[in-house]
Amino acid sequence: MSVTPAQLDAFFERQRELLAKERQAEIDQSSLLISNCSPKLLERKGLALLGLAVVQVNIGLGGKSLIELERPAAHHTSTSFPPHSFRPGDLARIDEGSTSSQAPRSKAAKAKPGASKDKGESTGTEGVVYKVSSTKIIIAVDAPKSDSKSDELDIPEHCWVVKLANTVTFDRMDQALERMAKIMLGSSDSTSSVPNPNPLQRVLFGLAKPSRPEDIGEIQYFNPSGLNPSQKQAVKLALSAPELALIHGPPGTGKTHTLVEVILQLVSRNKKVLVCGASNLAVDNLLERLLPHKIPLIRLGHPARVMNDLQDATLDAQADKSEEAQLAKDVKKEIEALMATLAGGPKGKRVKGAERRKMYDEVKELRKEYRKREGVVVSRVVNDAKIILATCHGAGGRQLFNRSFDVVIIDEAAQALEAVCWIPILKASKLILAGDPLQLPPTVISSNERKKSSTKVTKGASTAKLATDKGKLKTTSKQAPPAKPTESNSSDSEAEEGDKENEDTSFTRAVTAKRMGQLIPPKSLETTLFDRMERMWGDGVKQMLNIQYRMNDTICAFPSSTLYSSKLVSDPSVSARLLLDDHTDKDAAQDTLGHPVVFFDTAGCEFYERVDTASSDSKSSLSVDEGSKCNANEVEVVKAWVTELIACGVPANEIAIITPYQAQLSLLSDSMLPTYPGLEIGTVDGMQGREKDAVIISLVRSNDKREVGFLKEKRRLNVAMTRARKHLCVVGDSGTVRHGSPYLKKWIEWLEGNADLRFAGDA
Ligand SMILES: Nc1ncnc2c1ncn2[C@@H]1O[C@H](COP(=O)(O)OP(=O)(O)OP(=O)(O)O)[C@@H](O)[C@H]1O
Repeated sequence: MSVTPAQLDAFFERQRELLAKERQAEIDQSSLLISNCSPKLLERKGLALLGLAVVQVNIGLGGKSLIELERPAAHHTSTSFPPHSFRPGDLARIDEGSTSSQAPRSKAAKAKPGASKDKGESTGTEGVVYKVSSTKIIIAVDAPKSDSKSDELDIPEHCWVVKLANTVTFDRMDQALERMAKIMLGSSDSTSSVPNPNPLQRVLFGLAKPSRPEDIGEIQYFNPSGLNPSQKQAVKLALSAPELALIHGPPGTGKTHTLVEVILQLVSRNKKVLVCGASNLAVDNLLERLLPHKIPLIRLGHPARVMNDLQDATLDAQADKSEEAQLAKDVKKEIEALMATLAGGPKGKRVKGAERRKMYDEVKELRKEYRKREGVVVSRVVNDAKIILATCHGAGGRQLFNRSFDVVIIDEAAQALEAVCWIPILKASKLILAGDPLQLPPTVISSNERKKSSTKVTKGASTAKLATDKGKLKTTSKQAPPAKPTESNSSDSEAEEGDKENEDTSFTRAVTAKRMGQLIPPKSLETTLFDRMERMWGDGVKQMLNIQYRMNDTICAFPSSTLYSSKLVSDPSVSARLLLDDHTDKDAAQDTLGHPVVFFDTAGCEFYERVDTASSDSKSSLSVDEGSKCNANEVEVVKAWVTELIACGVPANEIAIITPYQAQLSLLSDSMLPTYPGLEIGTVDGMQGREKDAVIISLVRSNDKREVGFLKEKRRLNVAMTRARKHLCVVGDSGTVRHGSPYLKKWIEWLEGNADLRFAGDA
């Protein structure tokens, strides 16, 4: 291969540079927000929770203190949290403060997050979000260091919590990068213990072509009738590829389903498998599907992220069951009893002076002992597992230190930064990536900033459609013609039956095409390893899943034809599904439930967007927000449609409302959640991987300048429009949106031709 050390060096240098920029952007954004915004505004942006009180303090894995916080009923009209972005694993700080109506004390607001620890300016207590529910947040806080001046946790009774920039992931990515660079470039130090690159690493960086598929004989599928030809082909590719396989799974095509078969096959071949996901959600999805197969497995990471019925798989739960765990538990009980006494005991009498000091020394010693005993338990449990599941970041934890695996699988790989994938990849000799590069890329703040500053403002006359559009509004929906079986369909089944010679020929052709094997430094961190491998090695290492099991065919038609070359086809079991199917009086409900796609066009209604003044000073962390926009009239249209759907019997918890703007999300939530608490209202980012019977998209943008902001991003739009099973409703201003990009124009034209068009005033 032609990749030179200079090219490798340039590649790693570029990654280094981009990661440093991103780390800084994240710290800056967080610091800027916290120093410039009032706590109330931070709460509105989903970055803080105010007016909390400590409910209890427990001891968790690693001897950490688990601080449980709630909104006291006495100080709030509702004990439920407002919409927020706290997730398990996030870094947060607990600061002193009173109720949400009073501004928390300024010492907290002054502290600089992200950099705070190093500069010693923080006055609160930092920790990691351990668990979040609608009314409770638990923060895991490290025990005070033995050399720390203050020997006790100083958690005020009334407090607030603010989200901090989490640089731990960057630290792990940097370490993985340096390790990978050393392996690939070799060490100048002859005594160094840096290994030579393994075949997988050579393929990843273009030093060698992927080897020919191995002969794996006939596969005895665990789920033979439940796999379609493209899924079987993907399993075959994943098992036979010596170093690398990519599984491209468009929405609802059974990517998780296929990965489960791949994992079962690998375990049956005695392979030790590390299963990672870009997010906790991706890992848990796989975990849920693997559990019924009763294979010894472990889920590393925050147990809080794991759904209740999956808790048994967590390291905590498994460690708890072992005999050695009882010894650790005894120590834990002692710590908890001492902590309770230190906190004042039932009568609220605080131990003081020398006695207090002595008790803290005792707690410190016990914590050390607890960690030691726990280490023994953890290592036993990890040894016994055949499958380890973790996020990519979590795979860099101490539990997997110096452990290696035959295969690492990364799900949602098209959403992960390349460097985070290197964390598990460094532990394996074979890699299977699954994902869809046509859905959301990883969130990258630094590149968004770059794009934002270079965005051209297109000025022009209003193109909003006039009210005369009313005349053509209530048309009958035209069903999109069902997508035809495609080339890829037939080639899938042919390949399934094809002989080895054919496979070899197509493989050779695929990996020797132009630009194959080139190592090109990425322009942005949005270029994922999945993208890069697809470009570097092409179809020879990839299999697309082409039958979707989620959407009515009309909902699927537009994304299929515009993004998946019409190769994405609907399984007959879902292609004609409608909300109407569940209704007994079909005639009465036809107009509301009988259309797979409805478009409420607000053009000409003068439903103009506005900038939300309360949150316009900076970006939200909930969505990639541009000084958040909202559109109150659209909220009314959405509300009227939701009310109609619910009146026709659609359960609220089968309806999701998606909007790209945080300010609109707040408006929608305030307007509808009190009446319909079961509704799911979220940003596009929060909906990837989810599905609902009915999905309503509120596009928000309506202005004379024809500005559409990040609606332009195809992949974002693709996620939004592919969440619905039976009914997709779009609310937006065709006059503004159609001018946003050629893709948006195509979509609006498609909606006009295929959706049940309605005038917004009809809702
Ligand atoms: N071959 C199949 N036959 C019947 N149903 C299938 C098949 N493959 C997948 N499904 C069903 O399709 C649905 C989607 O599958 P799955 O959740 O695995 O998809 P996914 O690609 O991981 O979804 P996402 O778009 O959320 O990433 C599931 O209900 C699954 O049972």
